[in-house]
Amino acid sequence: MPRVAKPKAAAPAKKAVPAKKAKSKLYKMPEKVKEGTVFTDLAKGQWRIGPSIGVGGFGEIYAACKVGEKNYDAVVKCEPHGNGPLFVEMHFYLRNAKLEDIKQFMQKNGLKSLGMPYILANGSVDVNGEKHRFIVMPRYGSDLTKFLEQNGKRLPEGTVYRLAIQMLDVFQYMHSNGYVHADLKAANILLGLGKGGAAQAYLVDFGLASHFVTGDFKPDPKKMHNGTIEYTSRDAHLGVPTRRADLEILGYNLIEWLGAELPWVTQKLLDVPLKVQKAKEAFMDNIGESLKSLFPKGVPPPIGDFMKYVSKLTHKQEPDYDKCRSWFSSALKQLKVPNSGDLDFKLKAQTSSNNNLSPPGTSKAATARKARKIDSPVLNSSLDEEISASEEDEEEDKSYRKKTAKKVTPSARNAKVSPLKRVAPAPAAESSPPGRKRVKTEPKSTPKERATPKTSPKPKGTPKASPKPQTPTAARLRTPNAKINFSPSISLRGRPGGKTVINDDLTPQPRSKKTYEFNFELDVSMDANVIVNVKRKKKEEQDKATAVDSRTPSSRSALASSSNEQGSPVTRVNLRKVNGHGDSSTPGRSPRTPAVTVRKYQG
Ligand SMILES: Nc1ncnc2c1ncn2[C@@H]1O[C@H](COP(=O)(O)OP(=O)(O)OP(=O)(O)O)[C@@H](O)[C@H]1O
Repeated sequence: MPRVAKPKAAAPAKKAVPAKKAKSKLYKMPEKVKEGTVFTDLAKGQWRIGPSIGVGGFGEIYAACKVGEKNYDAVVKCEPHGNGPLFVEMHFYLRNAKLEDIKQFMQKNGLKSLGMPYILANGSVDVNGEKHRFIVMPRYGSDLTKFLEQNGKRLPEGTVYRLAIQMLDVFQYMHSNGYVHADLKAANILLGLGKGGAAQAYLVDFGLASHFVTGDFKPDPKKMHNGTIEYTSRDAHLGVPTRRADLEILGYNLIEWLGAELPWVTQKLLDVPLKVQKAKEAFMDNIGESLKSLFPKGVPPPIGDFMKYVSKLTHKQEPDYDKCRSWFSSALKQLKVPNSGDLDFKLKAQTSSNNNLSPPGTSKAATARKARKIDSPVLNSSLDEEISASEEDEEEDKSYRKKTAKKVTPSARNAKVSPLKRVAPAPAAESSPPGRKRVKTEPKSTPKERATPKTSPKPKGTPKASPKPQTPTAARLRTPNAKINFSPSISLRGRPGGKTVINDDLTPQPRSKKTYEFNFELDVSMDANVIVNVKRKKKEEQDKATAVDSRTPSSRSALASSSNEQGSPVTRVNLRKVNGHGDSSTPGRSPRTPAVTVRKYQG
């Protein structure tokens, strides 16, 4: 499981330590529970706590056994009372995962098993004086990350298709109850235990489960980018829970399990959700070509069919689960892999045209090359190479990340990316939320179907190679002296419109005639006033830092005049509201996350 953000080790502690704030002011990690402790649930059932068997981004999971019984065949998931995810998860279970309902669904759909967990009990308990919430669930086996790690980040093709079918079953169940999962990934898929258990995979972690939308597609800044960044769907990037989003998330996972690397992983974009979002838009807009790039020896047919189908679904459309499953079961027949018996995680010789076994086209470099081809041009701004975070800003960033850092998948861990990964949900709207978490980016336009910011032009036809190194601006930015220090909590992206011109002619010292032009747009991923620090790195005594508070127009004019008075190079800062079309004139948008154009020019 992803545990980069966790402040405590997964191993069970011998002694209890006081609850620390997790990487968030809003979520705490739980107190350690001593082995042998007995929890009493709301129905007065008693559960003896065994060893810790897992730590997630929010809570800890212990093996548990019903008092009076011998087997630790249950687990207790425990989190401080104020934490949202377990609250959401518990309510999801209580409403939608009754054993009786699950059985009924299986019967109706002719299923022998279904990878849908259920809740055995729940309650509240004081641990070291801190009130905790706990749920009790059946205990399952290993999660898929173990097998991916063993197999060099891939799974046997037949197993991938079997898992796809099983996860589609679970989605169908959840969707039929009005909910989406929104966070499928290897770490949240556990094998069953016991005899025959390994034939079925279970989808766990309903901390992000929410009602899917049935009305208009309205981006919700409070939920934008929720999920695990590698797999977050385009809809989830916009904060809109949809059924097609679950399928898209599944698709990204299937691609990875088949041994290909997702372009936004290859390009190391994971720290900047907006870039990942754009990469996904570009990827899905031209899914045929995108997949060919990832699978140069031939796109596995069910993956091609499935992803194309997903790319065409509308946001309200109920997926045709049967159709999707049929693609995977046909492929299984072709591979002569029975869709029954234990799931097989041993890689064997290549059985179909996909790239499962170390194909040349999926080497890291090759994948990177291919990924660049399908990349949206705006993603490749060479600004990334020139920008660094100042120390003070890093401090700011740390506190921001404390609020946002949640889940990181193993691949993200390996890539040593920031813990800004899964973003937790605010608890379900219909229940009173114990600990809300808000993560914000600029509000997008309200799209009919799906919003794509104008700054990310959709590729038409075959995507072209990125213009990154070729643009004059980009080339100038490569000059080592050209550097902007800014808080990495604010993402920066190339944008054809707004630009910053730093005219070096203003410097009162002998200077070069170089001109640096920066094109960027600030994407502020938080609900806050924005301070833009424009710092010119020159000789020490001439260093000037200018702070601009974006709250009011008056502060903007104050800035311009104060800059002039001090005789420093004039810095003009234009703030404007952004809508999804990059049009500043449209009224009615929130002013909280403005795009900022900073222009330095000869006064
Ligand atoms: N029912 C279960 N049986 C056995 N192990 C489990 C069970 N549920 C969870 N685990 C283990 O605990 C780990 C964390 O679980 P889970 O994902 O539910 O916690 P979390 O706090 O929501 O984590 P995160 O949100 O960071 O993914 C899992 O990866 C798995 O190893």
